[in-house]
Amino acid sequence: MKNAISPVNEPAEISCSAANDIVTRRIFSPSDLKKQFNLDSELKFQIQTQRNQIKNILNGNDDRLLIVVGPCSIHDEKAAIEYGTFLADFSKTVSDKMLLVMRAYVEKPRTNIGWKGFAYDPDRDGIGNIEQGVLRSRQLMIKLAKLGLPLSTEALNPLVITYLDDLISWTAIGARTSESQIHREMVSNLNMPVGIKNNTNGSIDTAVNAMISSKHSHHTLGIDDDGHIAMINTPCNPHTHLVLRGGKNASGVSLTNFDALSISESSKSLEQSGMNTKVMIDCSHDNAQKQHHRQIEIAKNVVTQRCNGNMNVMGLMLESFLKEGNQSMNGELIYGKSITDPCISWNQTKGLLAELSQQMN
Ligand SMILES: O=C[C@H](O)[C@H](O)COP(=O)(O)O
Ligand SMILES: C=C(OP(=O)(O)O)C(=O)O
Repeated sequence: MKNAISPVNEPAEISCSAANDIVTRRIFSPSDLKKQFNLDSELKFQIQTQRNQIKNILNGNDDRLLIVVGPCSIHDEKAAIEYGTFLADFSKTVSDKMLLVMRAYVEKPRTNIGWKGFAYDPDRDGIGNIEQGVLRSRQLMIKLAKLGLPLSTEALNPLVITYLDDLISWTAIGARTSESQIHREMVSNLNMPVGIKNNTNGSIDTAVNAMISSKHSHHTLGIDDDGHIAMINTPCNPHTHLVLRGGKNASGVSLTNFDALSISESSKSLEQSGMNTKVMIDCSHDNAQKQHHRQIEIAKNVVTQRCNGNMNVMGLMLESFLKEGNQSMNGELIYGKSITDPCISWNQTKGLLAELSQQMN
């Protein structure tokens, strides 16, 4: 029997024999790519400043709301730049109340199989040209960062992030990888704030354990900037926080965790573990049960909780693109529409953020 795969993400069939034909091919090292597409001192300063602003939100020295907003996945550079231009302009109008960080996600973790993102398959032709994928991801992220935007991504493959880390202000560890020791070691080595999601079953334990682990130094094996396998002593990362994204129970039913009780129980559990009690609410994923418009009511609900005094709510995540909804990646694509999870439109996003900012007055 065939596995049930979402029609939106139906991948091109790859037979095992075709996969076996794939050969190993060396590509450029992180330092080669970083030298070719380097950051000037102004951009480096901007990104350092943005990381510090997020750290200040996490430690309570900045009471703005951190909002990670943007497409579920990047698939089209032009649309990503158009979205980023709108977001960068709009962000100035709400900057006293919120810090907007653009989702520039080039890696997608899949439930079983599907398109794994721009870094893996930039032309969506199934060839898997990761060399072009990381190169074009870096070029795109430089353009987006030059708009003045802080950027975020999900760090999935520990090697991919080594080509992009200097461009990112906030990283996510997703629901499917928060239990992985390799990802915890990677977070311990990242010099930026990291949000760690509760797992797909809705439990926060794996994420809290990931925060504890990442706050420690680790000995691990990785690559150095020149791409050589190296022993690494990670410095430790104290700038992590929990992201509540809902989950599914044993029967596959979505459970939400953006309500006041779930948030206060999560903060209590974080406090008992000696971790930061501030949490971000992911208004999408299982909290929205794949109904993108639900993100709007969830965001309003969560900001109301914060306005009523719950300062443990420190941020929101929204999946948003130029156009509402999502589409199958097979066939001719509608410009500006997600090919992974459904998103709210830019107009809906702009309206929502303006309303939330008013609400926070
Ligand atoms: O954020 C995106 C998706 O929820 C995640 O990549 C899993 O997608 P899938 O269940 O369609 O594979
Ligand atoms: C894959 C994502 O989320 P999650 O890990 O919560 O499924 C995402 O935010 O793109």
